[in-house]
Amino acid sequence: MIFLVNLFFRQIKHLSHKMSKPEVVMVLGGPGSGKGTQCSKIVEKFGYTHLSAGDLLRAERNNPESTVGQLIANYIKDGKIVPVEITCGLLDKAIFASGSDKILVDGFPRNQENVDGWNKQMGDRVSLKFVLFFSCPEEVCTARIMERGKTSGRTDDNIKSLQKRFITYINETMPIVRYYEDLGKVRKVDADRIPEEVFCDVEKLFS
Ligand SMILES: Nc1ncnc2c1ncn2[C@@H]1O[C@H](COP(=O)(O)OP(=O)(O)OP(=O)(O)O)[C@@H](O)[C@H]1O
Ligand SMILES: Nc1ccn([C@@H]2O[C@H](COP(=O)(O)O)[C@@H](O)[C@H]2O)c(=O)n1
Ligand SMILES: [Mg+2]
Repeated sequence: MIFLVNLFFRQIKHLSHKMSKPEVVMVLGGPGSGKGTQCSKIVEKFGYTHLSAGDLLRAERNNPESTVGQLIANYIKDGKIVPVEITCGLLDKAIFASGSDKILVDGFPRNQENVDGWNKQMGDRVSLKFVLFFSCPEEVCTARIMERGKTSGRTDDNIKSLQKRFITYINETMPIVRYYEDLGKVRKVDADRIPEEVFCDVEKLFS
């Protein structure tokens, strides 16, 4: 009898674990603030799955079968925010294909349309843990991106696209950071330090 009761509760625990929503940490910050770099460290230390909206868009752009490849290419080069149906669709697919219950969503949401689209499509299906925000001066970010541009091959790692990306960041993304701040969801980290020092603060938020 005791064995059966134990088995019953173990099955319930197993099922509720399977049915629980993936926990999402959104990662925001200016171009070159170190989102990708810190996400890799979080993956290594805390076993999260890292999904970068920019990476997913670049992969879709590079897919010759894609019907939105050219549109994405134009938006990226101009530092503009791709329509949310595309980005949220890619994230939705990647989150649930990963089978992971701990997800880093890097570089999303970047504007109000992203927030609205996400809340509509994903709001009930994932749980938002917090928004990790990397604060870094524009001059520092610019120097990092110009250095990365020597080898990255990214079509937007050049001074012309970068200036446009910063305008988008200030005008469209910063209001989103403030929106999550008002909800008490933002965890701000000073990213103008060497990566190891930045991670010292980051890991405290996950421990
Ligand atoms: N704390 C740091 N100090 C110095 N260089 C850094 C630091 N963090 C990252 N970098 C370097 O700066 C560049 C940009 O970093 P990373 O790709 O992580 O930024 P990002 O925020 O993801 O940028 P983007 O928004 O363009 O994708 C990389 O070349 C990376 O090696
Ligand atoms: N939510 C998003 C995220 C990114 N983009 C586009 O991709 C570019 C590169 O993003 P990174 O995070 O890799 O720097 C970005 O400048 C946008 O053009 C987007 O549209 N929506
Ligand atoms: Mg990145």
